[in-house]
Amino acid sequence: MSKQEKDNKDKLRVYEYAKSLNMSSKEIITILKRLNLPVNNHMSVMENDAVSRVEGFFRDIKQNAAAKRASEGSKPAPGANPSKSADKTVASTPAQPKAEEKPVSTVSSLPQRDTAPTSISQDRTNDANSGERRSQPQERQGHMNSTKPNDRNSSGSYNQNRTSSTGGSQSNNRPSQGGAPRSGQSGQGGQRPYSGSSQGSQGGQRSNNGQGGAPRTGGQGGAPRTGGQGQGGQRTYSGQGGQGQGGQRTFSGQGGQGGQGGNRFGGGQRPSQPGRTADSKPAARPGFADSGAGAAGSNPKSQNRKAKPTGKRFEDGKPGFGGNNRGGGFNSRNNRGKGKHQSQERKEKIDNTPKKIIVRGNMTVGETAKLLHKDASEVIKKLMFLGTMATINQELDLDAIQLLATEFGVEVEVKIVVEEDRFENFEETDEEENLMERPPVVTIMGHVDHGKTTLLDAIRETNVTGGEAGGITQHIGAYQVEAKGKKITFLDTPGHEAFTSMRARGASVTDITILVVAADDGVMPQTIEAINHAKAANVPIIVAINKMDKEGADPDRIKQSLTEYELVPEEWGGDTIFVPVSAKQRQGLDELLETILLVAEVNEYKANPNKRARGTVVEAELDKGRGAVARVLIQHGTLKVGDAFVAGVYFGRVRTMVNDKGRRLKEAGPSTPIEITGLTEVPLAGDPFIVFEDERKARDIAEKRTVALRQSEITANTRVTLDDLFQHIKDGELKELNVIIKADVHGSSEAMKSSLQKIEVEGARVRILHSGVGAITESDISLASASNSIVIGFNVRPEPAAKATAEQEKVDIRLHSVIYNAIEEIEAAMKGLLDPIFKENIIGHAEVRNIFKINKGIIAGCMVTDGKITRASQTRIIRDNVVVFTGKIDTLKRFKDDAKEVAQGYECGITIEKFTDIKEGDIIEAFVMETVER
Ligand SMILES: Nc1nc2c(ncn2[C@@H]2O[C@H](COP(=O)(O)OP(=O)(O)OP(=O)(O)O)[C@@H](O)[C@H]2O)c(=O)[nH]1
Repeated sequence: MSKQEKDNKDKLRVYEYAKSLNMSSKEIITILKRLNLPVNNHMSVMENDAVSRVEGFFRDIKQNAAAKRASEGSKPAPGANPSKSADKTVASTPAQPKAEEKPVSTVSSLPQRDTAPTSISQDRTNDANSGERRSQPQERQGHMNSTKPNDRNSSGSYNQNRTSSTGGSQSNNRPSQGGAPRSGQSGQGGQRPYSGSSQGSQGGQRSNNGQGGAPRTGGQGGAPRTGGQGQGGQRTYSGQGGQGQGGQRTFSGQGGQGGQGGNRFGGGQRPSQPGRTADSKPAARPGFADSGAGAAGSNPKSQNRKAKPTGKRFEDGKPGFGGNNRGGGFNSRNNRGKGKHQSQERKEKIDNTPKKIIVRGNMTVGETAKLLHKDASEVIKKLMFLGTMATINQELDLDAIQLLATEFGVEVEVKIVVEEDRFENFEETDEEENLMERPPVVTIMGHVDHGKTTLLDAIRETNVTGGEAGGITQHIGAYQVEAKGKKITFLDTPGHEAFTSMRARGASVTDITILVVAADDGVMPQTIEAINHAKAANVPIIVAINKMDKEGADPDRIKQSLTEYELVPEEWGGDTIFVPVSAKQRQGLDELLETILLVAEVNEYKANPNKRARGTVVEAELDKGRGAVARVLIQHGTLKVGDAFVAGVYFGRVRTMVNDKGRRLKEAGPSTPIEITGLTEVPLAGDPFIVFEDERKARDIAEKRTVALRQSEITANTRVTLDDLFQHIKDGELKELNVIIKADVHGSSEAMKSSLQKIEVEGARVRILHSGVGAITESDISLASASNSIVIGFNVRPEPAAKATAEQEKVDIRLHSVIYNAIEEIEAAMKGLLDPIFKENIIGHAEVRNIFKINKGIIAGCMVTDGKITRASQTRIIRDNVVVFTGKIDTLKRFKDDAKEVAQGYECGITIEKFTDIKEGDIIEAFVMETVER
């Protein structure tokens, strides 16, 4: 190699320098020219002076930008208060949290984010960046939009892009970027992904573009939507991944321009450049400012335009090189086809996309396009990218409309008349004269094994409704009996868990509680729980002292103990009725029923039977032959065959209706338990039930309820306030026991679920991954296997195939028929989950009396003064009451022999591992660490 060649090799060329900064040679050349430094082309040599001047140039720009920001920082953005508008958007746009959190139906292939800690950090960032901070990026962007390269070279823009590319975590990695812009950015991305407003869309836009901080990305977490650059996981159905757009939701088609900056500087992609600070790099990218950040600005017009998910916004005001493909970064450079695309877009000068649209329900593609001021073809194309092939007349649901609008950068306000679809929230008042007496609804509660089921069965079998004897008893979640010519309805799922989980779902169906207490056992923990639950629901309690036939039955003892819980017998001056019964021997049942009627009479349970039916789903299941079946307790009005109804979030038309005796009914009045078919899907126990005038209306309401439910779930899951932030952080460290529950009926699975969720073991919790009705299936097992869950079967068994798979996959299936036992077992398992608590136990002391130096170190000749010293114990060397060393015993000898332990009063020789500074008079303290059971 000649000297010249060698020299050449050692020289830094423009293209190398540019590459080291992840910039294009053209950019560096432009900067060099601006600095009046001689440069010809990308092969030109960059002298040290040139390098330092370029870096100085970057620095200046950054400082200017910072100074400008500082001076503008306190001012609100011209035109509007961005923070305010952002807040408003959040508040007024139901679409937003949804978009952040969940895929909508049209893109059901999208995975759902479920990384709670990520959401916390995002939300936290959002919180932190709310208000003033949010405005910062915009202000910066305002001058970034300037055509002056200097202005465009705002470091703010760089920070934004970078930050957005990797989310909050990058902030930490790259402190040189400066906290404010970054956090501003992540706030932007995170906060307003789908808000659809011009600014919001920007955030959303960018976040879509794979810039990890955005909510859709789900943070850095594991969800495929996530992943900083998100090359792979993103919604690559767009097919644009191939263009190197990286994380974009490239179905938008704009990926090439929109925010690829994120990619370019995406976390970790760029090797760190010693001596070339991160600060300098961004500034060196004039066009970059135009890319991601340029979208906002304070000019509402430009905002609007830029809010569009097309790339054209990035061309606004872009001169020269800066303008053409900055956003694309490397990717866009690779993506040569873009020029054409951009030039087409450049032609589209007028953009009358509305900022916001109001949606009142489902719309066709054509209607939606009109509302969005778009061609239907454009909308269809967009839908295609979203994974939905649609025609102009196809109806879009609210989710789809919202997603679509977001894609166009349009905010959506959903206006639905809520009164009707929240029917459980409004009480229908009836004129007194329309009210008629109705049977009381009774729930039986009590401690395990006190005889609840036996009592329910005994009452059912001995008191059949007049005229219905001979019918086949059906298990429909509740049944009716007749006493003294009056009906009483009993709910079939005993226990306060079911009672309370129904209540938790807003259903209060019980009028009277029977508290069963075994005369031979007395008041037990669940007796007390049941009392509390009934009291909390303000439901009168009748005490049935059961097992009176048993020897040792002591009703007075029970009465006595219940006084502690304010259940004082009438004969003792209280107002609680105690009825001694024997469920097994069917004694005292009539008295019990009479008492129920008495309490019912006092409380005057009434309803208007002459109106549309309302009630509560007590149980529901999917029947192989009959489809979805719901057991409903009618509480108001009368249900007739053929009635259209909504149950929970589903609708239907009553096809068949049977009562608890298996008799077909044409209509059912208040307090009647019935089983109906004709539902579209299986509702949940506790779901409200109401009749509507026709099926169309019922469907409409059901759909609205689905939307509302989803939104409320999302809100409940994602809203993080400062108050609960700590809790969330703690949750992130929780150890979880994943559980899948399968039960015979909804009531049981709900009861099991709520009981399990109540288990309190410090530092751990139960996470119910799935609960359902029916046999344990293979899919349950595969879910369990994938999520490392245990499966609890309550009164159900695994299907043969499931059993085999479980054995193969080593999935733990626990079968139970007593809820209490299941809970106890889980609780124990959870305790085992926790890290053991260690406690130090000092086992003895030895005093060092002599020191013997040997080749290997020092032997301490000791006398064990108390306890013992064991070979396995750990030690502390204590000198003048100060611990000078903590370590392990290396050797322990009695005379010349190794000893396992040496007891008090004996001499021994001890060497300590890695410690030779032992001295006469030192005390060797021996201790062991023991695990403590929780
Ligand atoms: N001697 C006697 N035994 C009874 C009586 N009532 C119930 N038993 C027995 O008590 C046991 C438990 O009865 P269950 O009806 O299953 O009790 P439970 O409260 O429903 O129990 P869980 O469903 O486990 O909560 C059974 O063996 C019954 O036969 C009674 O009046 N007298």
